[in-house]
Amino acid sequence: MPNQSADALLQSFRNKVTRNIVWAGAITQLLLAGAQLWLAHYLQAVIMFAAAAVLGVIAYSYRRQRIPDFWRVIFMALLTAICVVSIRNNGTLGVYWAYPLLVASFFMFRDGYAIALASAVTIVMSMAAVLYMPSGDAWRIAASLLVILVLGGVFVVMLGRMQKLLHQLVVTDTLTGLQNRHRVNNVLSQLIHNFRRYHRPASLIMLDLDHFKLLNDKHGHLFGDQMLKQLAARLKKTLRINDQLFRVGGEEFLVVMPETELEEAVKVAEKLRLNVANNPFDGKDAQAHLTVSIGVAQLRAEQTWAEWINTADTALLEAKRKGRNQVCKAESYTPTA
Ligand SMILES: Nc1nc2c(ncn2[C@@H]2O[C@H](COP(=O)(O)OP(=O)(O)OP(=O)(O)O)[C@@H](O)[C@H]2O)c(=O)[nH]1
Repeated sequence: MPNQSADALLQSFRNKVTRNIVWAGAITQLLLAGAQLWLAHYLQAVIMFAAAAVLGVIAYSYRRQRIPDFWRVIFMALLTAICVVSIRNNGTLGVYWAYPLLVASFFMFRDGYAIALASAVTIVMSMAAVLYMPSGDAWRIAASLLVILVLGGVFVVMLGRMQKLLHQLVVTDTLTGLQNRHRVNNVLSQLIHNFRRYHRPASLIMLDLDHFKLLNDKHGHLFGDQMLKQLAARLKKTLRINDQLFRVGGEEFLVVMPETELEEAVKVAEKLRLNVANNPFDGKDAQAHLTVSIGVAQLRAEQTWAEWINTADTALLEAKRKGRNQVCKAESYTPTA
């Protein structure tokens, strides 16, 4: 199983991009403060050094974490204020900073929040242009900022949709349409949290088709695929709505059962086993009689999600070892949460 889920990887990528933008903001302010010092604009130099220091502290304090919303808003507000002062003092030269600032706002937040923040930046900058610049320049600047806002907004919406689609592809098994192993650790970690905090039990069923290689060899890989699809549909139909079904390997499936004690999970496992063994599967040119071996394990207090899965896996191996087409439960369960 992968150590980090798709969700966690995506979130950590986003956090990294945001932190790097804050670092970039701090370095830019530092360079500009140096330039103001060179030009003997001492007040502006001091303000910019202070801004660089604040941004540097934010980026450094959260170097391995997500920068909280509050500090991200402060970051944008600080740079917007500096930009307005720059437009007031330098006119057109100050406007150049409005454009990267507008683009940065699309990276600092997600979806609707990013568009709202970028709209606020556009309005403030346009107002500064109207107040401090000749009207011929002001409306051109406001219009060009608006164009960037619209393009950026379209980009953010498209990116959001693509991310959702990609995420869906990453966590879905294309053959059966079930969730694949990428979301398993998230789901199990949540159940472990519920168990430790609220003493809510949970169990796992690990299920593996018996002698599937022989079936593939006899009828071909496509026939095997058909069997896997039918098995997935059948398992799904038999389970409760709260149970989650994953395809975690070639012919291996995992059922996650919240609010379920070991004995109850064993009964469900037995029901699944009988359903498979007693009802032949219809392939394109032939019927197949399949069986499954199953391991069942209830979550124990001290276990991590990987250890919990290993316990179910060990019970499954026991079922295989004892001759297949049977359910084995992980023994020595002691509810000590
Ligand atoms: N058709 C098909 N076969 C697959 C897929 N993924 C894995 N397999 C096959 O599943 C078979 C698994 O073989 P083994 O691990 O030896 O297991 P088995 O034959 O079921 O034997 P036991 O598990 O010991 O009962 C291999 O032949 C794989 O090629 C798939 O997506 N489609």
